[in-house]
Amino acid sequence: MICFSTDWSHSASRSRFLLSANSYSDVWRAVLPRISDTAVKPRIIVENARKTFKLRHTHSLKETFIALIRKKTTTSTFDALHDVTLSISPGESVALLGLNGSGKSTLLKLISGVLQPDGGKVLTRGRVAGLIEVGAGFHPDLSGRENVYLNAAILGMGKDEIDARFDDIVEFSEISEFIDTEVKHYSSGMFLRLAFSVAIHTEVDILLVDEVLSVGDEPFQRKCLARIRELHDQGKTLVVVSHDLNMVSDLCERGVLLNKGRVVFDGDSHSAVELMRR
Ligand SMILES: Nc1ncnc2c1ncn2[C@@H]1O[C@H](COP(=O)(O)OP(=O)(O)OP(=O)(O)O)[C@@H](O)[C@H]1O
Repeated sequence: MICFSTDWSHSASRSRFLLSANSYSDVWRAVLPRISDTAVKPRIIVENARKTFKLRHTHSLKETFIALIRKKTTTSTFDALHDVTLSISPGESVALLGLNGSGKSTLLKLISGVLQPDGGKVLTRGRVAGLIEVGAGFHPDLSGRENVYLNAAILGMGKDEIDARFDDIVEFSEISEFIDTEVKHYSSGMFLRLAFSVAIHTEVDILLVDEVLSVGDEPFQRKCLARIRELHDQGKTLVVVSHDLNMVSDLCERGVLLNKGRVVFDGDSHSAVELMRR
């Protein structure tokens, strides 16, 4: 999934940015919550964020009907994130760590604007590109070429800019042979290659990366990591979710450890990884 936002944007409003470009940011500046211009401005603010999912306990209309007649509950709620608060400054690289189901991807989706919080707030400042779900954001019936234009436009690039960078995008992805094939025939690794390549050829301020890199083969993963490091050296803000603890403690300076939807540690990544391994 690739997503995009400009200036301070509220998670609740950000989905509208998916199809908006820079020109709208002045309008939004007037209506979105802002931090004082004189303060050091974080790139990401998560304040008491809560995410609740509804769990269904029936599989069909018939089962739901029977459960209702028997006065049994058909749904329950589950808090995937409770009261999560953190602030990420420009240029920081942060690993979100935790066991399966601890809420890492949910938090990343709140930051990207794919999900909205049910309580608290999530704010981001600058352009956000998220590599969150392999293949999401791609239209299956369009070719790789058409999807490059579609995704790059969503990320805020104009046609001339995409034209100028198209060859570099395709070259980095190493799938030039298949660029005119409909992406429904792509493997997950091919999706990753194209999505990653588009994201890193766009001017972004915040890069969000979920486990997606793991579907790439090893040489491509190495190439992606080298590029992510370069982006970090250029001052971009990174938030990475991965179970590869050696990789994240090497790539990220800060580690945020989640346990059952709560932040239980926020500090240097090596200490976070040590705690994780205990
Ligand atoms: N759309 C959804 N509907 C219901 N429950 C969900 C939904 N998305 C996530 N959850 C639940 O929220 C919890 C946190 O999920 P999340 O994917 O954020 O965990 P994670 O830390 O990224 O896990 P993993 O390491 O396994 O990828 C899990 O229990 C998951 O089942």
